[in-house]
Amino acid sequence: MATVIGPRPPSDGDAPAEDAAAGESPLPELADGHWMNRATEFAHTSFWAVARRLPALVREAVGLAWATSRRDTAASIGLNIAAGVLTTCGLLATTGVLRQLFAAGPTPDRIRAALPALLLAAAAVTGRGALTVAAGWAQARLIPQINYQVELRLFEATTAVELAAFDDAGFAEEMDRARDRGMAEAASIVDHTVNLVTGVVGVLATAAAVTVIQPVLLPCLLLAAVPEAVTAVKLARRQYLAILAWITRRRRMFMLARLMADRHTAAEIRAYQMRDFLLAEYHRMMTVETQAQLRLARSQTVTRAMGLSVTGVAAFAVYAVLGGLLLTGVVALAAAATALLALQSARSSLRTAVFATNSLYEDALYYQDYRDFLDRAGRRIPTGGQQAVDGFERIDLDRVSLRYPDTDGAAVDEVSLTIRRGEVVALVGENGSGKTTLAKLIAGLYRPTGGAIRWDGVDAAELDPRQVAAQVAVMSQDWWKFPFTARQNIRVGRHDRADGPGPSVESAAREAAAHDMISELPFGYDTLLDRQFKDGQDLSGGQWQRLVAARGLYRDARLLICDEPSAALDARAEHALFQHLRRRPDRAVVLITHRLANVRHADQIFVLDHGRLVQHGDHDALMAQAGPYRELFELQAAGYLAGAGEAAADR
Ligand SMILES: Nc1ncnc2c1ncn2[C@@H]1O[C@H](COP(=O)(O)OP(=O)(O)OP(=O)(O)O)[C@@H](O)[C@H]1O
Repeated sequence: MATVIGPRPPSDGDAPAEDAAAGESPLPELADGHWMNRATEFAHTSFWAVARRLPALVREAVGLAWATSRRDTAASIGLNIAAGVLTTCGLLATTGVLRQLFAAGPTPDRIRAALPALLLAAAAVTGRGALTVAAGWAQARLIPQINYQVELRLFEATTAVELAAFDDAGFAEEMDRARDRGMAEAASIVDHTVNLVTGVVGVLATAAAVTVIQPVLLPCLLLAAVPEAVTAVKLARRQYLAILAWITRRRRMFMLARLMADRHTAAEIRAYQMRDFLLAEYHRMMTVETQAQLRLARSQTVTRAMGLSVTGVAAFAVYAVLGGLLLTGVVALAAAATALLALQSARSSLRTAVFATNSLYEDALYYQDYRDFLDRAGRRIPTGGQQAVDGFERIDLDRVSLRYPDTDGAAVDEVSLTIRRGEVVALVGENGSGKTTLAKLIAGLYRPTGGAIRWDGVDAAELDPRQVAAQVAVMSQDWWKFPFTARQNIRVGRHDRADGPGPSVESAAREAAAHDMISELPFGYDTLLDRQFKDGQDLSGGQWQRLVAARGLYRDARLLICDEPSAALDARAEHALFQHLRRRPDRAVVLITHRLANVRHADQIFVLDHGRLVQHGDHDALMAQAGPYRELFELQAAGYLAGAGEAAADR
């Protein structure tokens, strides 16, 4: 018997399955995500509403394709239309062939008489095939070009918007929607539009041929087409709903899979023995989703069966009408036979057109998300001033405040201070007191919601934001492990610097005590720091922090902001780093740290509490007065002294 590893899954009678049977998802995590809004909207839109919007959608898609490649757009549409013309010619030639074959007389004579039309039909079919292949090629060429343009526009926008935009929940949500689906649908709407054109041209081509052969047959074509179209719409909806359910399940599955099969979570899951919990979560979710899938499969089958019956009845009616027309002599045998061929062709073209219409409408909704996001992002690209800036003598903060969106209080509340060139300035305070926020304001990453920041008397809002950014280096508290080589990780600090003034990669690494550690990596500075790639390596937290410090020093900026630059460093590395964060006449350093021993020598220390500046002075001045600084300093010092005392006692 196979061994069952792991916990017993909850029995089928457990709550989730019962709730699932009730038809409502009992699991909040399976509720539709924000990005499903469009999908739900589509599911409840009538086909006629979709058809009404079709011209605008086609215009949009053709405009997008045209802007990307005129040649390929013209080719995909033009060649399809030409193929349609050949379809008509082919059908007409086929009637000619059949007419000759069904005529009276000896068989060799009939075949000889049918030969010209036969050659014409063969040429039409061959030509049509060639045109369709060429149109497909042009269509396939359009897709990657559109994807590239659309992705480029998105990433140009996401990297240009102001940092504050990312704190805005609405913005982040729109960005996710635009990136997750909207972006991908741009190429789809062009694809579906070309398919729609192909389908419509096919239907029109057969309708034209039937009209020429015998106009009476046209209503027959319609009779066969309508039920086919209605069924195709219904089936497309069912298929769409099935995909919706699948997406929901995959979304949650993806999250769980990330937890259960990822190297970053593996240690924590084992340490907390979370395995049983996670597997039970998986079971709970899958029970609900499987029930939903089964319900959908049933309704899909019912729709398909009903659709096939209606289509069968319609086909039977068409054959009956055709038979009647033949018997009464209204339609010749050759025309009736061609009409049957035309019906087959019209059906498949119609199916293509209906499916393309459905898909085009749905995808256009998502594409609209992408367009909306680009508009929104465009409004959040910092305009800033034009004034040039190259270094500073002093930076003044005048009653500067910042309130994050959707929060009650100000994170920084009317702070006034001055930073002078050549100084080392420290920001001190308890967790959440506003130090990082204030540092980001000084760095120009956020614009104050109140007060003003002046560089040598000029309001920062009037300065060219790119030039301001070029003066600043930020060693951030929450740095990212960039998946580049060690060298690139340092060089991105100022990637566009030629071999001009400023430290080399290696000297920056030495200053940050990172050189030896990098040299010991398998490929030294050229070691890729991402384990997900071949020969990639990972570093310890402290080693990464040394690299981050090297990047900041490599940037060689006039204003260096260090937010907890040594939190993960060992004592030796910390000591080495602070040797290089000392006073230098050509720059100012803003230092944030909870290790107050490191701020003792700062020229100015600013103490924050709940976003407000509560104390200001140098170490000696602040130690001379009762207040949070002395309190925090003495707390830390007491810890060290107690340790030293105990150690002495032990000796
Ligand atoms: N992006 C954000 N959106 C909303 N609120 C934020 C955001 N970032 C910080 N806050 C809030 O602003 C306040 C100040 O946070 P900040 O990170 O500036 O504090 P800090 O003094 O640097 O804290 P720590 O010592 O823990 O690093 C906190 O209440 C925090 O919750």
